[in-house]
Amino acid sequence: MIDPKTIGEVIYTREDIKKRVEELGKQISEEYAGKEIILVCILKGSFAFTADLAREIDIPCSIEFMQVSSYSNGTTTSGSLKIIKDINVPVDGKHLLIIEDIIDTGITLNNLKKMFDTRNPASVKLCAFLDKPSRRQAPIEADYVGFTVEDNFLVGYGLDYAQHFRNLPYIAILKEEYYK
Ligand SMILES: O=P(O)(O)OC[C@H]1O[C@H](OP(=O)(O)OP(=O)(O)O)[C@H](O)[C@@H]1O
Ligand code: HPA
Ligand SMILES: [Mg+2]
Repeated sequence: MIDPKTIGEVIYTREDIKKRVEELGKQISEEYAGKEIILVCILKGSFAFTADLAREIDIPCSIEFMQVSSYSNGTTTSGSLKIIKDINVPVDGKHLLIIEDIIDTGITLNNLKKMFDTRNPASVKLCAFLDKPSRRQAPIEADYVGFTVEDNFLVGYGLDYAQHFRNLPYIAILKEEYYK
């Protein structure tokens, strides 16, 4: 059992998250008006954000799930992307919106974007609830971002530390003394 005292400051409350997800859903619905999109949920981290965002989007959409992993166990990226589960629909000619909980080094989204570009979609855009630009190693930016955050390891709202804390309804800083 991980000690709940590992959780530090809450940076976004349940209410902050709800308001921002509503805004993003409205913006996406307006910008894709008249089109149909495929939301690609990148598991596991984006399960909560995708579920909330999808319900704020009021244009026709389908939802596909893909599972990848770059962080094996803790707080540092392995640098390469492991595809654990691919989507199983053709995407040629489709508008794709890839949904992530966070862009940190950018390695995950950069690799995903390159991979989807080879499948001939009509378009590929990226939506990340959190963006940590100070840590970027790969040249990638999201088209839609919920919040830009400082360089702290965050947990909650899908984000984990060693698979824990994804269920927290808020986003908090993991105290450094527990993983450094
Ligand atoms: O920008 P990056 O440095 O690549 O980091 C971001 C990625 O890392 C986390 O996933 P992780 O690989 O830990 O798997 P998970 O979603 O199952 O937690 C997070 O959900 C993003 O997918
Ligand atoms: O800050 C983070 N928290 C959880 N998972 C992550 N994966 C990349 N950055 C993070
Ligand atoms: Mg992830």
